[in-house]
Formats: sequence, structure tokens, C-alpha cells
Amino acid sequence: MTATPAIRFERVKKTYRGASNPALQDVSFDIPPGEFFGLLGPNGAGKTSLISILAGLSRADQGRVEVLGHDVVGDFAAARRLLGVVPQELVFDPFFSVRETLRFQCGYFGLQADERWIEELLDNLGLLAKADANMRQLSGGMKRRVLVAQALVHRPPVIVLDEPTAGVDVELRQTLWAFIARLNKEQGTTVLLTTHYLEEAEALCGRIGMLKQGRLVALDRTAALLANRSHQVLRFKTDAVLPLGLEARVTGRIVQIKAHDAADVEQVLARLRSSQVPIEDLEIGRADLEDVFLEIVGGESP
Ligand SMILES: Nc1ncnc2c1ncn2[C@@H]1O[C@H](COP(=O)(O)OP(=O)(O)OP(=O)(O)O)[C@@H](O)[C@H]1O
Repeated sequence: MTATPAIRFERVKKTYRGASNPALQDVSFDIPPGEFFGLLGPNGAGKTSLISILAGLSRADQGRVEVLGHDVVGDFAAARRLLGVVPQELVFDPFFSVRETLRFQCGYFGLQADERWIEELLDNLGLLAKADANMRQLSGGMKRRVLVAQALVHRPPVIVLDEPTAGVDVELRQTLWAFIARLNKEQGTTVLLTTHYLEEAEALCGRIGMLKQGRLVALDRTAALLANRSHQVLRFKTDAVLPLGLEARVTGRIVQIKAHDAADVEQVLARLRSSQVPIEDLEIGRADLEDVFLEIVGGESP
């Protein structure tokens, strides 16, 4: 017998009023307990819509969504209590302190505040020094840390993070991921993450789903997604303009070109040489998740 999935999406459809295209079209997949799952897709693919339905903030037109077997509509209170949601937007009551915000959140779930756990959260998220500061006095990065603590304060077995690292500094990203990875590993907490940072998803997520225009276009183990790509990638830096017709991914000075075999590599290098393109720091590597993403989702940025 298979365990009840931590999260189940079953034929979820959603079209916003007045929209010409559906935001979600027949999305179905399960996330088993204990998994670290990454949901990827370009802007407007439907990631936030799916998470809003899961969190009970929005309703699907059709389909069913469950958290550990509890329907998010019919059994809303139970489903919501099992979820810790870190939303994309920073919304707070500015008159509470950090500690009060966390205590208040426990009350929302009808639970007694667990002071030891609150201290642990404050400590692990680097918030101890700000624990008694009013929310309005905090920087954006600190507010984001509180959002994470707030999502975890009732010890949910399933955590949902909607682009938690958008625009945050390296230190917070590292602190956050170390803590979430520990909860996943040590307590078996299920994690559903959306992010535009594909290196993050590649490093953290055991399995990945990709949405495109509201449809699930890929669903596999991260390692399998990477292994299925047969090509290598030629990476180098240059300031010069590339020869016309050479298909490349360019990020600032960094150029990446697909190469299927050694003959391909030779051919690309010969073209660069004959066009007198000076190159630095040349390396040949494996395709990464960004290559896979671009191949599946088709040219739209993550
Ligand atoms: N409240 C709304 N009313 C109308 N249309 C909406 C609403 N929210 C989202 N949409 C539309 O639904 C589609 C999916 O949007 P959604 O925010 O779910 O995508 P996303 O994958 O989270 O994008 P991003 O990466 O930019 O956050 C988009 O076409 C968007 O314009």
C-alpha cells in the first residue's frame, strides 16, 4: 500500500475571470511525504495560481487538491493546519513585534505558542536580535525571514515556499536553505518550492515539475532530467560579438553553446577562431538544469 501523498493535485483547472487563456489546465501530480519538490516555470506559467489553490486562497474551477488526504476546500481547516506557506508578497501587521507576530500566528491555528520552538526559529533564521523590534522597523530581508518563521511556527509537516529567495541576499539564501534542508532531512518535512534560481532547484530538489502556460510539461527526478540530456555544453567568456547563426545562450560575458560530441566542439571552436572571437576561461561541462529547462520550456527565461 502506498502512503497518502503529502500533496495531491488532481486535474486542476483554473481560468481567471476575463482572462482569455486558462492559468491552469488539467494539472495532476502527487508529492509523497518527505520529498523536496521543485515547481518551475517561466513568468505566468501558473505556479502561484497552483500554490494559492493549495493554500485555500483561491478556488480551482475543477479538480481536487489534498494535503495529506484532506481536501483543501471541503476540509479546509485541517488541510491549512498541515501546511506552512511562505508567500511571495511581504504582508504584515506593522504594529506587532517579531515575537508577537509568531505568537499571534499560533493563535490563528488555535494552538498554544511553543516558546522553545519560537526561540529556535528566531535563532535559526538569524532573527534573535530583532525579536522585539516592530515589524515596520525591519528591512525587506528581515521581513522575509519572519515570513518563513511565521510559516513554520505551528510545525507543519508540509512547507510551501513561493519564490522565497527572490531579491534576497546570499547570506539569507544560505541560512534559509540550510534550515529548510535540515527540517526536510531530520524531520521528514515535505517541501514544495517554486523558484527562478535553477541552481537552487538543482541543488535542493529531489524531483522537479515544470509548468508552461498552465500545463505540466515535465515531471521527473532531478537526476533523471539531467541524465536524459545527452549533450555537453561549451562555456567561455568573451566581449566580442558571436558569428551570425551560432546558437548560444549569452548571460553578460558568459556564452554557453550546446555540443553533442567532440566533432561539434571542434566545429564551434573553428568558427569562433575564423571569426576572430577571442575567448577566455573555456570549459566543457555537463548540461545543467537551466539547459534542461530551456529545452523543455522553450526559450522562455526561468
Ligand atoms: N488574480 C488574477 N486575475 C487574473 N489573472 C491572473 C490573476 N493571477 C494570475 N493571473 C494570470 O494567470 C496566469 C498564471 O499566473 P501565475 O501568477 O500563477 O504564474 P507564475 O508562474 O506564478 O508566474 P511568476 O513566475 O511571474 O510568479 C498569468 O497569465 C497571470 O497573468
